[in-house]
Amino acid sequence: MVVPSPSPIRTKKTKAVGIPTIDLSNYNRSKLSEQIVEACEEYGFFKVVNHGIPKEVIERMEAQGADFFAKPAMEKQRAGPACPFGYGCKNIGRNGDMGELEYLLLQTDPLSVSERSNAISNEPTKFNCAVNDYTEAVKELACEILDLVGEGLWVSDKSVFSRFIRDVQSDSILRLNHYPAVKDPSPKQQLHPYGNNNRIGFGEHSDPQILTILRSNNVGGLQISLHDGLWVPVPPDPNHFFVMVGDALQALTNGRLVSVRHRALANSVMKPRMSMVYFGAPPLNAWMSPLPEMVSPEKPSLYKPFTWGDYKKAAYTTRLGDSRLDLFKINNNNHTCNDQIPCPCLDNLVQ
Ligand SMILES: C=C1C[C@]23C[C@@]1(O)CC[C@H]2[C@@]12CC[C@H](O)[C@@](C)(C(=O)O1)[C@H]2[C@@H]3C(=O)O
Ligand SMILES: O=C(O)CCC(=O)C(=O)O
Ligand SMILES: [Fe+2]
Repeated sequence: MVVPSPSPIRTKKTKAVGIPTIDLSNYNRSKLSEQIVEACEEYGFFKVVNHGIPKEVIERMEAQGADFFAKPAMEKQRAGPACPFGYGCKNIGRNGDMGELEYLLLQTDPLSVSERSNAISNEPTKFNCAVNDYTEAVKELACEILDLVGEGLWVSDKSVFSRFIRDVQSDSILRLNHYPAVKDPSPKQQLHPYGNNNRIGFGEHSDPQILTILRSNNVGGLQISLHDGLWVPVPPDPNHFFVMVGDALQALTNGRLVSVRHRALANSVMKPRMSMVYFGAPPLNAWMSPLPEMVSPEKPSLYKPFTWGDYKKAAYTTRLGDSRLDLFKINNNNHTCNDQIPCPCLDNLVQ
């Protein structure tokens, strides 16, 4: 298989050529770690091929998601509202963001999954099993990638990143997004399914966690934003995974790796888009301060020390498109992690 080099997106003259692609079966580990770091530094985004996750594990998860979203609205509401976990429709978060989607948000620890399964599925054991197997597999993939990041950055403790999400107290979550197909497309929409008509499914944002592992069906919609503000459509690829650097990894690496701004359009006419997104997160009490190796007199710390709990609390009081990391920048007077806008749901989020 021909895999493009890790930096094929070219933006001069607005031409998208390709997405950085990492072949995990590459036996040259130091080359692999270099390529991953390069993609994370430049885009905070890449595609992974030869990831090793069995097709059957992906298909069972996808089938459970499809079964759930095919249910009548009343039944789906039994799994909601998503405050913060459960079923949500059109509302994203609690600060007024909306999108053309419905979704299921789940904590990934097996106890929470099993407690929720009855409200989600008529076959709770099957659902439970599918979610546990899928999250275990994508967690391992995320850890392997994070270990390669550690190697590529030459940090002394190569497992420093993966340890956060392997922790039993890890706050990782799984999100299933379902973007219904456009019912009565205008002629313009029919002409430009990926063009000017931007029906927003999931608005522009960066993911707050450490690392995101995203897989979708073969319906497009995901776009990433490049430094020059250009939106680059990511062609869907159900056999492979997309990886995104989250804000927490940007902070831990003192801004060397960048969290990617992205969004999902919901312009598909024929078929709904479904994405399954794992967000690898640390425990709430883990400090996200830049690693000592990432700080030097020439590169002083960009961020005030904060725990994942502080960051999460701040994230849930911001709008989807806000740049949350800015709140924690040194010399930024807007630092707000101890005086949040009161929200009745916050106590459920951060114990
Ligand atoms: C508007 C919001 C939704 C979100 C929490 C937030 O206040 C800001 C971050 C959003 C986000 C984006 C990535 C994930 O999909 C998510 C679950 C997360 O951790 O941060 C969502 C939050 C959400 O939908 O609750
Ligand atoms: O559905 C997608 O492709 C993007 C979803 C996303 O960005 C998210 O769930 O945070
Ligand atoms: Fe996202």
